Amino acid sequence: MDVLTLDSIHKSYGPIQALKGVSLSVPRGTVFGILGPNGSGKTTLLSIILDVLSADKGQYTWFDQPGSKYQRRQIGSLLETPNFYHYLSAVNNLKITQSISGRGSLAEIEDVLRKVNLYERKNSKFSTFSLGMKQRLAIAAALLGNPPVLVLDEPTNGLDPVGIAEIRSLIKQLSENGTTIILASHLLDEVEKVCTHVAILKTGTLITQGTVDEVLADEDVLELGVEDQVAAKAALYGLEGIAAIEEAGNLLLVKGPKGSLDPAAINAHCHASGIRINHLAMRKKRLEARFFELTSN
Ligand SMILES: Nc1ncnc2c1ncn2[C@@H]1O[C@H](COP(=O)(O)OP(=O)(O)OP(=O)(O)O)[C@@H](O)[C@H]1O
Repeated sequence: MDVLTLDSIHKSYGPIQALKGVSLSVPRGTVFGILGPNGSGKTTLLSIILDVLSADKGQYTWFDQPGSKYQRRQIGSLLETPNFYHYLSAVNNLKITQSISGRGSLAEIEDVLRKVNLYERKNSKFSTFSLGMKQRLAIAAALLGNPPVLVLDEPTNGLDPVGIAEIRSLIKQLSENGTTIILASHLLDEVEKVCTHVAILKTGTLITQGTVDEVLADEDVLELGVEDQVAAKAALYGLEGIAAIEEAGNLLLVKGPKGSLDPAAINAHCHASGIRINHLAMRKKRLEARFFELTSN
């Protein structure tokens, strides 16, 4: 079941078309990354699904129901860091957030602090927190009311590697406990580590979506180390599934459409042709490389 579907969402700011008919669906239980260069429409998209902005055209549904205030209350969100009071403790800040938003209950505050691993510091002043802890407190605020879905815009913005790793493990932990997480991010490496699914936007248009593996793997690339590259190329050209063989230093990169290369068959073919192999590995394309391929002109 999908928790969110968008059907041809359009949004313009005067002459600027920020979203040009975006359709996508977010399956339940996924960590869904929305990627795109600056200005591609990520924040606009999140603002629309959170009912902060309205679309010019198109529809979206949460849990198969048209977006409404009731649906919206089931979504935890972090579009920008909330204004916490520096001189108040974590607990007292969340009490204020809870009373303003009406989400969740006072009794839940200790639970959400446990979820974000701030329980031990619940009575410390906000001003004593690291940036990573401040961001985790913001996520705790979004978790009030135990929402089944969490929407986060650039949750690791401005954090150092330790803070980024803290947010990464928190997202994984929330996901393991059943929360669907939708996040926009610039950090491709992070998205690759934490997301199960991605959608890539470019100037308001969705160019691809799917599981991280589907988006990454549009072709198979097999690294092959051999003593005699010329003989290996001659032996392998024409073998079923192989579209190209490129030299890359000591290695040959054997390429073919997704799912076409069988390392065991290539190994056996080389062996039968008297070619000695010293390295054989399927290469996984990095999300970053794929992203640049898809978003450059
Ligand atoms: N309030 C606004 N008024 C006019 N144009 C806007 C407004 N908000 C966004 N835009 C424009 O709409 C387009 C999409 O912006 P948006 O902020 O959604 O992209 P983004 O992918 O979130 O970018 P970034 O990664 O830089 O935050 C951009 O061209 C931006 O300049």
